[in-house]
Amino acid sequence: MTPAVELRDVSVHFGRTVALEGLGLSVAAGETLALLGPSGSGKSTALKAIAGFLRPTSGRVLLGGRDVTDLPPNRRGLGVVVQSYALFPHMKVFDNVAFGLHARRMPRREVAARVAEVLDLVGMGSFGGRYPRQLSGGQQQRVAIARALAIRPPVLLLDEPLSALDAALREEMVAELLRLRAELPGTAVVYVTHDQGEALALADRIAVMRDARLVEVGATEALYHRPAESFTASFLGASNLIPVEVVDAETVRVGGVSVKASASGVEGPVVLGVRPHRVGVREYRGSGLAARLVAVQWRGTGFRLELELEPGLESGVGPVLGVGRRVRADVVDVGGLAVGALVEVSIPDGCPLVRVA
Ligand SMILES: Nc1ncnc2c1ncn2[C@@H]1O[C@H](COP(=O)(O)OP(=O)(O)OP(=O)(O)O)[C@@H](O)[C@H]1O
Repeated sequence: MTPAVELRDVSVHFGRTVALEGLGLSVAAGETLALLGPSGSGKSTALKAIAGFLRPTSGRVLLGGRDVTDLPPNRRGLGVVVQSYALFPHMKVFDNVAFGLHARRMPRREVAARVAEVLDLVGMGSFGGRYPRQLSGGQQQRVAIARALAIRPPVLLLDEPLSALDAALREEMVAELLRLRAELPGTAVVYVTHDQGEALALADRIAVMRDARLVEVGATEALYHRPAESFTASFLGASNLIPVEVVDAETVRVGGVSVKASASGVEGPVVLGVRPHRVGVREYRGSGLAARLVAVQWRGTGFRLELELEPGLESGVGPVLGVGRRVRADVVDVGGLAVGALVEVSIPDGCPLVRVA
């Protein structure tokens, strides 16, 4: 099937700044793709290239199979929602939502029906007569989404739509967006975020970005459980990246202790990606993987332990950010262990081997 959105080898340069380099991606109708990455990784630039707010230095943008690289935003027929709600402050909610419909010369009666429909869709049906300033941040963002949806766009672009909201409201809005998603089965959604929780909850597929490039793209669960790249493992799920000696396709040794790893088939130097909650810690009893307890942090639901594996770890990889002897463990109970104690660390079988990059 023709993808709803396709980026072909898109690069965006601002003078000497490379904001996006050689991005190739496609999004199917009905699919939610999250662009996930740290600040400055090029996510918004990619979204702006799709929306037409900027023209790629090279590469092409296609919507529904049509090359739109040279079309202005208003001729691409997309729904766009950005970080700050950007509603027109002097217009009531109704008029804000109706704006794009009037611009398309839709008859008044149809406009009224359409505005009512999309305001209902975002749970704001009774707010048409208010001004934006009379709404909470979450409500304003709902109106912004309704405005984007009013033209029934085949593609909805959302750029950090929840970042201006507080944590509790963000969570509520994620649930809201999931409900909305189910109401729009044919719409392709591109969701820019630096929040892995939002990406995991909302996306069918996640594209991980770093330094203007695509690191890896995959189905959400697969990417979470079996990332191929160390950057994905640490960004999506905060994995420890532990140096290992590879014995065979499924066995590695960590400081002399054998562990079964999930075979990834990745080539080149690899490390073991281990989530903090999967690391076991107990008092050292003379064998196993030894580590020193460096710090203990209480986090309400449990404890975050900072550990340093004892020297003697074999590592085939040079100094790489995030790879090393420091290991974080999330445990429910510290079991009387104090900072400075020598402990035994256990790593469960089945953690992924990831490529170091
Ligand atoms: N108009 C511009 N002129 C010059 N440099 C720009 C411009 N827009 C973006 N950049 C640069 O391009 C890079 C990518 O920016 P972009 O906004 O796409 O990142 P991002 O991943 O969306 O980050 P954030 O999460 O902070 O919004 C950054 O280094 C940024 O400084």
